[in-house]
Order: sequence, then structure tokens, then C-alpha cells
Amino acid sequence: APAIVRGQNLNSQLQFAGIGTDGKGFSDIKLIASHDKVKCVAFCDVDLSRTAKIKPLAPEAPVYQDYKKMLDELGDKIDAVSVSTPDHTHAIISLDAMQRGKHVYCQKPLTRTVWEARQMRLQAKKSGVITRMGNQIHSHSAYRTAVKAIQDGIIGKVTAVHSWVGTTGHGRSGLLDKPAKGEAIPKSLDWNLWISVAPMRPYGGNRVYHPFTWRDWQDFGSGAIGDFGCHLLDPVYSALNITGDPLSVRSEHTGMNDEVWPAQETIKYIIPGTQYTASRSLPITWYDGGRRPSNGIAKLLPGQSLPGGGSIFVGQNGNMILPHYSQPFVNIEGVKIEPVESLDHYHGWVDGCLSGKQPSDGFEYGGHLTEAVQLGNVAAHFPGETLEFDGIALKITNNSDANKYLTRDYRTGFEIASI
Ligand SMILES: NC(=O)C1=CN([C@@H]2O[C@H](COP(=O)(O)OP(=O)(O)OC[C@H]3O[C@@H](n4cnc5c(N)ncnc54)[C@H](OP(=O)(O)O)[C@@H]3O)[C@@H](O)[C@H]2O)C=CC1
Ligand SMILES: O=C1CO[C@H](CO)[C@@H](O)[C@@H]1O
Repeated sequence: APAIVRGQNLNSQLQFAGIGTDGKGFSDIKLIASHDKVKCVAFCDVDLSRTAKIKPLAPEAPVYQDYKKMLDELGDKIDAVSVSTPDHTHAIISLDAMQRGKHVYCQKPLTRTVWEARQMRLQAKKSGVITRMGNQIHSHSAYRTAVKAIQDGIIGKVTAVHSWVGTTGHGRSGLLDKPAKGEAIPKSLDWNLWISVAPMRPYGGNRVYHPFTWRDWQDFGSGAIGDFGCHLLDPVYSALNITGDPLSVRSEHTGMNDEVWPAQETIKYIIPGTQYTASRSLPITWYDGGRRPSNGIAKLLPGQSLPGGGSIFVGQNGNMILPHYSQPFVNIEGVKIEPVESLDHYHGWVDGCLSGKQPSDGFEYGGHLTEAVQLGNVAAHFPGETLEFDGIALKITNNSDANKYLTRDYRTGFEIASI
């Protein structure tokens, strides 16, 4: 039976398997497993040398290299999985797990492409499983305080948002193009499974594509907006209750080739307005790689300063500045914001799996946010051009060449069927 059905009787334990066991996967699994009703029943990582740290958590749990084999072999012994792998494999793994009735905790950005994010939303609804995106700061006091303050009307209706992060789109691997020749694949690593949906390329050596440096490369990662958009834009989406698709998106950057993302970028979104915005549409501007909003926009009081990353909510009665992630403040003399408490993002998902109650940032919410984030990456291919987006049709309406970037070509054997 699917986990959701069994879940109604699951008053004692959630049988959990962690996919991606090092890097962020290590902390995801540990924090999920720290819930007293979680039992780790399996671990999976394409690189067996990167499973050593997690094994002591459940020494009896089998370790797999291929998530599919794990799901096939363990079947109903698994109720829920975490997916903490590089961005390009989030969708193929999470969709498969949801189709088998597993609850899924998947890292941010939810997917590498806009189309994949839409499939995740559709599948989560169809399977009726409990989902959560791994943007844990969503549950942190700073972001929750900001959401409440905006909804309480501390700066009045919002007229614009500016969000920025210092991170650059490339530079982690030190390369702008594929290395001329490949290197020997370490024995512990299944490179075919690591490449997954992307076109095959030779193993590049340590820290060329993996671990971590895949963020630079268009085939695998999503640049600075992909790495941080689902964090920084999360309180924006939550506070303003944005549930519609962007109406348009425009990127300007310092240049890119066909392999890596731009070093510095500014992306301007026009989003449908909500009950918390002053107009029927809202401009959201994203800056990265050292770019940030001007002092003229921030209008700070003496003694205030802009953080290294965060958001400015421009309101009818003043601005709220939300550092990533510490408490928000306003540029209105004498006005202080009372912090609200943090929640446990990981345990919130586990509790949801056990009770059947969907937490606030499931794949419907995370899918919407990721669609916007990845639309920014579509626009990067057409710098200086405003791309108009029809979210219902999932189509760029004024540039037919742009539509191919909403999705990707899947490698044979790693296709994703539309839901
Ligand atoms: N929410 C947050 O604050 C953070 C979120 N993240 C997100 O977490 C995800 C992972 O990032 P990061 O930990 O830096 O990446 P890593 O490159 O370190 O990958 C994480 C682990 O997943 C393994 N892995 C890779 N592909 C697969 C696969 N197909 N099946 C099973 N295991 C696999 C890796 O093995 P190998 O070493 O062989 O690649 C590695 O052990 C990303 O989506 C990232 O955006 C990351 C950091 C913080
Ligand atoms: O919050 C985070 C900290 O930095 C990491 C590396 O850039 C991000 O991937 C992550 O989301």
C-alpha cells in the first residue's frame, strides 16, 4: 500500500531512507533522524566513499548506490525519503519516490528546470504524499518574523522588493569550460548515476563537477539564483502570499557561455499582485555576484546598514530590511519588530508524514517558487530581453527560442514522463 495509506496507522515510526548522504545530505539525514519516531532503514549515495559518516547513525541499515534499486528492493519498508543530491537529480528521484507513494523532503531549488518544478507540483498532488522543500530557513525566526510583520502591515502595502546575495554564478571549479580530457573515475563512484538525466561527459576529477562545484555548470546546477533564490525569495513569496506565476522576467548579466552561469546578474520579475501589494503587479529585482540595490532604494536611517544578502521590502509607509538570516528591521523611527519563534523544519515534515497534515512549504509552494527561480535562468540566455510568461500554458509567449530552456533533453534511460 502507498505510504500515505499506511501512514494513517503509523502512530509509532516513520521508516526513512536518506538519498545523498554527504554534503547537505549528512545534516538533512541527521536532523530528520533526530525525531524520536524516525527509523533510518536505508541510505543511498552514488559515491560509497561518502557514506562512511552517515553509517554510524544506523549501522544495520543497507547502503545503496542506486536509489531505484533501493526503492525496488525495500518497497513498503520505506515510508519517506530525503533527496539531498545535486539539483539536476532532484526531479527524477523525487518523482519516482512520490509515484511509489513515499513522502519526500527534497532540497532547494526543488528542480533544475521550470518544467520539472511543474511536474513535482502535479505529482505531489496526485500522490497525496507529504512533501517539503529543504529551505529550512523558512521555519527560522527571522523569516517567520518578516512574514508576520509584512502581513501585519508594518510598512503598509508593498510596492517593490529587492533581493540580493553575494554568491556568484560560477567560480567554484575555477573553470569556464569542460576540461579537455577526462580523468579516471574513482572506484567508489558510479559516474553514470551521478550524470543521470544530463548528457554524458567524462569524469572531470575532484571538484570539477562534484562534489559541490556542479552549481557552476548549466547541465547540473542553477547558478547563484538557483542556489539562493529559494532561500531569499521564500519570505517574499510567503509574506506576500504569491501563488501566481511571474508575468515577465528579464536578466542582465556580465556574460555567459553554453557551460557555466554568469558571474554577476540582475533579474527583474513582474509578479501578479496580492492582498499585500499596492498594485495589481509587483516588481521583484534579484541581484547577485556583488551587485546589490542602491542606497537610494534602501533609504536607511543613520546607524543602519545593508547586510551581505537579504531583501528590502519597499512599502507605502517605509522599508523593511530582512537580512539573510537575521531579524528584520524597518527604516521608520521608533518602530521595532517583535520576533516570533523558530520551528523545527525537519521535524515539521516528519510530523506531517505521521499525521497526514501538509506543512507550509510543500511541493505546491516550493514548485511555484522554483518555477520563478528557474525562469530567471531561462532569461539569462536572452540578456536584456523581457520574456513574457504564460504560467498556465507553461510557455514564453514572445520568444519561441526561449521555450526550449524551460525543460531539457533527457539522456536515454533517464527520461522523465510528464504527469
Ligand atoms: N538548504 C540548505 O541550506 C542547503 C542546501 N543544499 C542543497 O543540497 C543539495 C546537495 O548539495 P551538496 O550537499 O552541496 O552537494 P554534494 O555534491 O556534496 O552532493 C551531496 C551528496 O549527494 C550524493 N549524490 C550525488 N548524486 C547522487 C544521486 N544521484 N543519488 C544519490 N546520491 C547522490 C553526493 O555524492 P558525490 O560526492 O559522489 O557527488 C554527495 O554525497 C543541493 O540541491 C543543494 O542546493 C546544499 C547546501 C545547503
Ligand atoms: O544555504 C546555503 C549555504 O550555501 C550553500 C552553498 O552555496 C547553498 O547551496 C545553501 O543553500
